[in-house]
Amino acid sequence: MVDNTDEAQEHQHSTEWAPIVWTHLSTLRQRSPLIQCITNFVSMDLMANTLLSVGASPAMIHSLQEIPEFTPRADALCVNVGTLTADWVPAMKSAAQVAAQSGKPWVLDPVAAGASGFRLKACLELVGLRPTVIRGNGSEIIALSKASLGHTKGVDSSDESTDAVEPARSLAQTSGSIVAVSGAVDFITDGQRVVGARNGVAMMQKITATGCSVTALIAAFVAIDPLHAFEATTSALSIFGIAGEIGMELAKGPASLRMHLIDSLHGLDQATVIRRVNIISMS
Ligand SMILES: Nc1ncnc2c1ncn2[C@@H]1O[C@H](COP(=O)(O)OP(=O)(O)O)[C@@H](O)[C@H]1O
Ligand SMILES: Cc1ncsc1CCOP(=O)(O)O
Ligand SMILES: [Mg+2]
Repeated sequence: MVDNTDEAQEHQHSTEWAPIVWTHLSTLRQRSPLIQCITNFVSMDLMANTLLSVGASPAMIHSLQEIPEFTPRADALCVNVGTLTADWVPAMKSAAQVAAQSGKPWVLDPVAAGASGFRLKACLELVGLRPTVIRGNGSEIIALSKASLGHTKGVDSSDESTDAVEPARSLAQTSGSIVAVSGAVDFITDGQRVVGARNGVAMMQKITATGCSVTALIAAFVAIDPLHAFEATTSALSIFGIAGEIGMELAKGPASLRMHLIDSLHGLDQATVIRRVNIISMS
């Protein structure tokens, strides 16, 4: 007899996704892609360590003068506007253009997109340069999708990720990018399909730059499978969430979770990944 309960269907989705997620992680470890990160001052350390622990090679290189030589050598680019000033915007745009011309994927993190007109305008201009993936929290994706300044708590979200699913789908359709919304459930959409990655723990929000770091992780996953950016993005979010779950089993609070999260990312094995992947199809 066929079991058509919601639970059985969810189990089936996760069973289908688990080998995809593991293949992405193991390929990344083999290839060790070079990821150029133009990112905010708060996130540089955790982002670089996240990339190293998963097997990628980070380079926080952001000067306009180096982009023509360096960006074509990177396997992917991560652009994050967290501590934006006007003098950083030309380097971000130039790197995005050079990456695209070199056939390399690039990923945008629109930190606090709705916090000011200056920031929103810069983010919308970057969206116009066709990122491969945009990853933000609920409030950031809603601000970008509606191109409007909203109620804001700065870099933290005041919206649930579930409230940003339709704005994410709409943003994916207008931008041509894969859009990912992080939160209690991470949603990933290409404008048609929507999946929910349900790994992770709430304490991850209490460590600054976990959002920035998972965006860089997405860049690393997309670097090794640029033709399947939807699957690569979903895999990255699931892996980061699984590392958070395992880290939380050992942590006493945010500071020790930060350490155990990185250790867990480094130590993830196939059996653990296959057992823990929790991804459902929403569309
Ligand atoms: N309530 C939650 N439960 C589980 N995981 C969460 C929760 N909130 C955030 N996360 C995870 O924390 C990481 C950072 O997400 P988030 O806090 O939304 O980003 P940002 O720092 O950009 O606001 C993501 O991997 C996300 O899945
Ligand atoms: C606190 C802060 N302020 C400007 S950027 C930044 C880091 C935000 O990191 P995340 O969005 O990953 O929590
Ligand atoms: Mg955060």
